[in-house]
Amino acid sequence: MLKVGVLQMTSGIDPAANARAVADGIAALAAEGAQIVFTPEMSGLLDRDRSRVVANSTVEADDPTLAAAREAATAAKVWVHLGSCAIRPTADADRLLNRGFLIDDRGVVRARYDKMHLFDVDLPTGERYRESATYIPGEAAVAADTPWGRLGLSICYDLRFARLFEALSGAGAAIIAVPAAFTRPTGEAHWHTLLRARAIEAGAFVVAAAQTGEHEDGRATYGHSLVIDPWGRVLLDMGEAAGHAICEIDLAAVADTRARIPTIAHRRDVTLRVEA
Ligand SMILES: O=C(O)CNC(=O)[C@H](CS)NC(=O)CCC(=O)C(=O)O
Repeated sequence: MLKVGVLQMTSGIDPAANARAVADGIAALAAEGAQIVFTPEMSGLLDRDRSRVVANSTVEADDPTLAAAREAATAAKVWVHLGSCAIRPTADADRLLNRGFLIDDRGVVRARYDKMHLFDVDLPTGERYRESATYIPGEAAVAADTPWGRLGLSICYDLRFARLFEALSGAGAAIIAVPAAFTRPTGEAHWHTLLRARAIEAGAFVVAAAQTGEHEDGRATYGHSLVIDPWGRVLLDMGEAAGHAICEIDLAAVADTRARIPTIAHRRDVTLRVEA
């Protein structure tokens, strides 16, 4: 059994305030028995103002939220998946990386993942996003080992790309993290369905820590941080309020589900013939 802690945040435009919220959330969850804590996409800085987000971002070594998360992990002896932060690849870079971090209970960064699929979309509501104007996409999927099993990493809009999740489950990921800042309209339409499908297809637990509510930058996000088991059951749904919650998961369900319905072993390479 593993006690998973989930932090649901309403991150704002002030990096120092977000770093404090991350540290406080990790400490609170660890005090309640969490062994690993998951935080949302853009825990450290949620800001639609492109020049301000670039100005307020630093290289990894100077990022205040990463530093706060590493300190809190060390103090509370808990692992942390910091969903993502805006990171400058170099000091003078003008485009950023949307980067997530796996931190161990001694504060060491064990893995980093740069979001591969960037959110360049026009929603029916008129909302328009051009993430690639500010961010450089990552080039590779990442899975990393924890004391409880292999963890697959993804970020938000990646959720829509099943091939990334096939790569993670093919690599043996028992838990897949989907930190997010989903929009309200797409969250209402797609969030639960896509996350449950990914858990079922992967035969893995999915832990999706989400941004929620009305943010300082004027944006609204969907919330509903979820923990889903390999059978597709929703074990935790945090609704709309910011806060933290613990969910106990039994990792034996991964091997059990994969033995009963061995879709990963049954995978075939698909070649396509179009017949006219
Ligand atoms: O830019 C930031 O500050 C933080 N990043 C985000 O909010 C990102 C890119 S704009 N959001 C998503 O990927 C939402 C995806 C989504 O909602 C969907 O796939 O439907």
